[in-house]
Amino acid sequence: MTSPTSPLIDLTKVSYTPAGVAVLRDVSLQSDAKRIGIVGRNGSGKTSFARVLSGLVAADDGQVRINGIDVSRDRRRAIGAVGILFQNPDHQIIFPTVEEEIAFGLHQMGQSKAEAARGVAAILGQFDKRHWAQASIHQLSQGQRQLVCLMAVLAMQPRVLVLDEPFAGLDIPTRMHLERVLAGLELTLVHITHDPAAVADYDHILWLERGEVAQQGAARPVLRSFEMRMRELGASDDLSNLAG
Ligand SMILES: Nc1ncnc2c1ncn2[C@@H]1O[C@H](COP(=O)(O)OP(=O)(O)OP(=O)(O)O)[C@@H](O)[C@H]1O
Repeated sequence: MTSPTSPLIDLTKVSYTPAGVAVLRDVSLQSDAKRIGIVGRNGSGKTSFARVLSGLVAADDGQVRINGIDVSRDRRRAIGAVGILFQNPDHQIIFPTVEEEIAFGLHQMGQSKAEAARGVAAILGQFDKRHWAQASIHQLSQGQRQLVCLMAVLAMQPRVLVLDEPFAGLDIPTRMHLERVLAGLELTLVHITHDPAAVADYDHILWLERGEVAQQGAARPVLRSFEMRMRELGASDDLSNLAG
């Protein structure tokens, strides 16, 4: 649990340096906001930030706690604290059928077979998809597979859901459907995107630039600065400005 003084999301001076490459440097985010947007251009470190925040990889320096849990060290409790939805559902899906895929995370949390089966039935029912239980995942469309991933994550009832550009590659109606589902959720969303419009009405924005925090705070000023900078870079012909 969080102490009265520590926020739900508590990242302090995080650095991530895989193979000696400084991908994230001194990044901090302490927040109880319900809707957090992470913006940055290609190669600025957004996906790495998502992976560190979810505990999928460990920071080399600093601390990452969600709801008081050290998410890279305490994996069993971490998967109940934070879930992640990737851009490509095929990077997430392991099992051939929908019910096996959803049950997997619940087993990882230590649930018995019967408990996990109840959890699978509950989440399928919530999304009116009971008839998908035995469906073969590879026969579903990309949007449907993304919905399976979302159900699998939500079945674990995390406090925080990290979205790493989950709408890229989806058509407009499918994206709007998933956006409506996400908008109705009680949990905290951390939405990673390079599209400022997607997070314009969010409570807190963190702008990453070359692995560092360029600016963070209320949406309007941060997104205004971000868009101005992106336009400046877009108007320049200097390819040395390209990230990476
Ligand atoms: N394991 C790794 N080893 C070495 N370099 C890495 C590693 N992971 C990420 N990087 C580098 O860190 C930088 C940031 O990558 P990351 O995927 O986090 O950026 P991003 O903002 O999500 O980019 P995009 O918007 O293009 O998906 C890139 O230059 C990438 O090559």
